[in-house]
Amino acid sequence: MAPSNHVKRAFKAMNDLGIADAQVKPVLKNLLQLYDRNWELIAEDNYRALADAIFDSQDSQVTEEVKGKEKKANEAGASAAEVDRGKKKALESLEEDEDALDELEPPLKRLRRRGEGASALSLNNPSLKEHTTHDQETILLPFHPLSTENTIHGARNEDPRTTIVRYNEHRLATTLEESSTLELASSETGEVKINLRFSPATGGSSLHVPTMEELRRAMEDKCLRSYKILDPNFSVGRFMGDMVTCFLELSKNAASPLPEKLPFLTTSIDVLKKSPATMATKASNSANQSAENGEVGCGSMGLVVVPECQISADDFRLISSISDITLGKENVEIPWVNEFNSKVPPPFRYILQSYVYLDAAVKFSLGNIGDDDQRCSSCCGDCLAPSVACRCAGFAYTKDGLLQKDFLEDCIAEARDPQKHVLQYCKECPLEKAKNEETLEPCKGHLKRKVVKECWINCGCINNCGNRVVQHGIHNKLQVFFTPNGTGWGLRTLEKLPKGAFVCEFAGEILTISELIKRSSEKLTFPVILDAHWGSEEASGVDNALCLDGMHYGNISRFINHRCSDANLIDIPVHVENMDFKYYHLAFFTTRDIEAMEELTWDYGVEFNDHVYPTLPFHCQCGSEFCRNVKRTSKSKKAKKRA
Ligand SMILES: C[S@@+](CC[C@H](N)C(=O)[O-])C[C@H]1O[C@@H](n2cnc3c(N)ncnc32)[C@H](O)[C@@H]1O
Repeated sequence: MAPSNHVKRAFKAMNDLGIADAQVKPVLKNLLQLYDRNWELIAEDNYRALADAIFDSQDSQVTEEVKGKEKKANEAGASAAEVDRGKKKALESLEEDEDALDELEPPLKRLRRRGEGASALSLNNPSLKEHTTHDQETILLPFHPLSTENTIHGARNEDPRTTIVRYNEHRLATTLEESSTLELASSETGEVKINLRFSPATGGSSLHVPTMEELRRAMEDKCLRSYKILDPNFSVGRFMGDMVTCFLELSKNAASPLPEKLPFLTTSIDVLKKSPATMATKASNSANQSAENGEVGCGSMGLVVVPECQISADDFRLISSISDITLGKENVEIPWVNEFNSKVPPPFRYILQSYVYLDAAVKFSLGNIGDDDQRCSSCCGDCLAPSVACRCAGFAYTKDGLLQKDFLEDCIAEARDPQKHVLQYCKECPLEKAKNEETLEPCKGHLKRKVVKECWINCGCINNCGNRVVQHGIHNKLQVFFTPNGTGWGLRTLEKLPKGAFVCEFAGEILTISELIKRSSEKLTFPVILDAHWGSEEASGVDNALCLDGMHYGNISRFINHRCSDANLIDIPVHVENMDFKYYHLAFFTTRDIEAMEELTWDYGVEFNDHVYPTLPFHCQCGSEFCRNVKRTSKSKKAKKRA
């Protein structure tokens, strides 16, 4: 029987790690039984379970051989000294075996498990010897199942001068008599370990012993720079060599926990925890909180202001180790899968609400949303109940939480048919200014859009009033997946969605278009414009267009790909206010019924033939019969022919 595609893919993934088919086959058989033929589980994280099982079986083979050799020595009635010699021989022979295995081994012997640190690596690394400052070598310890990385336990070897410590806190080893052995990595059950012996006095001064955490961070930063840690060809030998170098560097400088040479890549989870972005989540109920912390200010509109986000090694590590891309922040988990290659999603900071980038002059509102932020006197109970004539809930939703058909159709027609566009013009258009040309072109006009106005905190209705949809967040089963059509990551639904359903909103960083252009000078991008009513008097003085950028701070919408004209999602401005936030949200609703597993797409409104626009469009692969990029290509081909 020909192998199934599942089997082929599993073999291919292991081959990519340098594992031969013969090694894969028996382990895969067992795993299939163990996992009850659940391929989804087996394929998770690029077949991580399979890779681990293969490495485990290799480890246990080696251990069995050692045991066998020890047993033989005992059976021969050898004296205690002989047994010792036998043990030594067995160890030597184990080292030989492992050396031989090393040659066969894939570069990364054990892939990282979700959420585990370096101690989950199973290593035997000759290059470590080259980097140690003393004659100590990697030692094998008797079996001892270890608890967490943070536990400190006593001496286990026979050298009275040496203490084996799993470091959590700074520890100073100051005398020649007292050297320390730091456990760097261990197999899962602790029978094979790599320890780093550290004798500070040999270094000529009292060196500081870095903590495991410092070492891990320094290593991850180094790996991110040098090897791109997520690459399956990552070399463990070099990794351990660098680890030793990092250790020594850190030990020379007690004051500085991280090498100063890495200004952009040295943020860590700790920093992230303290970062304005994280604080901003907490600050959503108290707009001034982050200002009080002295790190960031808050916009006049209650939006949280953040500095530019620097993606760190921790962000890379985090994204590859999590299954829920929202980090538990949404009502529902949103997993990611890649059925085509070993890429993981790009790292970013997941946010629920848009943030404002530093001092982007946020001064916008929708022209056709009334400025009536006073209490809606007619709201009570459920505003969609026939007896309630709530003026907020005039037209938008049905009782099932879907957009009213007529309203949706109008929005779709408005977006797709230029004849239906209602435009407003401004005197000095910020979009034209952003082009930075010698002469300022007149405003091309801004679309006056239909909006939804949801009930808000000042309304007298109940929290689950039918006119509150977007503010309750995502509730459908969605998935981020690697697309087969060359558009990178995309978002799909795992369940059927009816026409008019709310999917998610576009959350990102609100920044000026000048800033966006500065950030994206080399990258293909497109601006999601927050079009205020620039034509009106209220907007005078607004000299920089605002856009939304989901690249660094963003939500699930950053994965929605573009489709020309007949996309199955449409973005509609939704006015959702509360005491802290007074701005409009761009919310995505379905334009038709959508089947489970269909990719969700949105027409970015990007003009592929707009060469004057300061950002670079991508080459569109949407496949739509209305694709504007295709038209341009065929047009230009025809034009070329004619020429
Ligand atoms: C908002 S992101 C969408 C997620 C993105 N695919 C990813 O992998 O992270 C927009 C980027 O996706 C790519 N993209 C989106 N739609 C596309 C399309 N129809 N054709 C080609 N590339 C597309 C472009 O690189 C674009 O700049």
